[in-house]
Amino acid sequence: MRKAGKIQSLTEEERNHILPLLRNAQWVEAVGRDAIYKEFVFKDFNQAFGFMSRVALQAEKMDHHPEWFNVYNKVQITLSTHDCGGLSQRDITLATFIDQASLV
Ligand SMILES: C[C@H](O)[C@H](O)[C@H]1CNC2=NC(N)=NC(=O)C2=N1
Repeated sequence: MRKAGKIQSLTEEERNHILPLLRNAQWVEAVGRDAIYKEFVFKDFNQAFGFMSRVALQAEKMDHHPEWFNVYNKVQITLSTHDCGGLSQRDITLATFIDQASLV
């Protein structure tokens, strides 16, 4: 079930603070939409899918789901909040988790 309350897009001030930090972590702003994107490369499919499993469990917990594409050892991820049509704090929280999960 969806949690109550409207999800807010990140403010200009929040973006100015957080986007440089995300860029340092190799996230880029998507072209033509308010979203962030990062590509992860693992040793093999097993490593990639283990990572995806960790992210999937967290996404379900948060009720916030990535757009992603996997071929063998590569996982491409786009994060955006459909409920507000752009970036929200949830994307930042999930991006932070994803970076941690990629290092396990
Ligand atoms: C009904 C359900 O809770 C919503 O559609 C959730 C599910 N997962 C979601 N994931 C993302 N990325 N954005 C959303 O707005 C979103 N909304």
